[in-house]
Amino acid sequence: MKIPRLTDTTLRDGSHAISYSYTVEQTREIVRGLDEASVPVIEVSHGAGLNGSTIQQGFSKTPEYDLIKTAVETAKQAKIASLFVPGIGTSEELKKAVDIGIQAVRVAVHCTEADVTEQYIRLAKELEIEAVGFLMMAHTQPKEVLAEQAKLMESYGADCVYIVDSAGALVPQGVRERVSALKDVLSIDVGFHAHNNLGLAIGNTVAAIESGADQVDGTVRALGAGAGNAPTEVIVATLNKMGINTGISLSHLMDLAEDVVAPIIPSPIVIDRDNLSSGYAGVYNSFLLHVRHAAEKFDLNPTEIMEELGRRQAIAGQEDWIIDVALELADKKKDMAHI
Ligand SMILES: CC[C@H](O)CC(=O)C(=O)O
Ligand SMILES: [Mn+2]
Repeated sequence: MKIPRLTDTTLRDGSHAISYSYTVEQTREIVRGLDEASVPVIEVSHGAGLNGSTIQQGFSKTPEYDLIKTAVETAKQAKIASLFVPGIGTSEELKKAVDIGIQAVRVAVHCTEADVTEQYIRLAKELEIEAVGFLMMAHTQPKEVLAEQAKLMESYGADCVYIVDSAGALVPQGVRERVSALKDVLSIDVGFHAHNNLGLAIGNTVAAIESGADQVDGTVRALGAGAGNAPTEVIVATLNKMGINTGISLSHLMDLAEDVVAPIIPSPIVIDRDNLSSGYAGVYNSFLLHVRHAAEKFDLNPTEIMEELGRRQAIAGQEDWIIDVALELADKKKDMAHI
């Protein structure tokens, strides 16, 4: 089996789980640990991508360019990548991150919106960095649609297209179908990004690799949005057991997880009721913190909000709907109380 390339996104997806509070010192220590373990790609930016530090997405404690600069200066062998969501970031932010030294950008859009990535994928290639297309909420579309969208990204010059299980809603069969469909039509790399809402992040990552995925994502200690991602150290341990030698040091990763990342996490990443209901309803994981706040404010159960967002098929960028839904549910409750 092909050896997949591992991208660690603790310093990007992981920031969702700690309210974007990374410091320069934490970033330095995490990059040093990943780099010494020989992880080939490390993603650093706000959880919502470059320029994500806003009132809507949540403010970063430290400006992300300071964190990216630290990562670039610390890494000796790893490539530093950033996430970019068109509309949240603009070309200016992408150029600035390239000036600081990122060598790859992952351009993320809802999985039916590949056309929106064209100018950014083309810009990345003009700037001579690697360009990856990120098809988010991939559980919402059948494999044929995803394959079409991935072909568009390939035609713009992408070096890889990812199936992104943003809600942690896919089961292994769905991962196999989607990864294989992309492998069938693309001549570039295919990647897979898991979330653990159904407890399947590692299983799905293995299913993706068995279906030919060339690149997969992980986060140390599973630190990521919602129920977290596939833990990087567990991916490496599992691949070792499968006889796939990534060249990444498991012992370095285990030390990093235990000594550096675990102390940063306010509470362990678990599959609690909110995360499970979010994955089960197919709701975007990055909504979790906002849903919890809204539930508290309007005295609702987060599961009710998740279920309604799932029914409405909310996608990334529709964070405003969380408040709309919470208000409607709270009003309904008031009406019922008056009957
Ligand atoms: C806002 C980007 C998003 O968090 C990307 C991602 O990791 C996902 O969709 O899972
Ligand atoms: Mn994610």
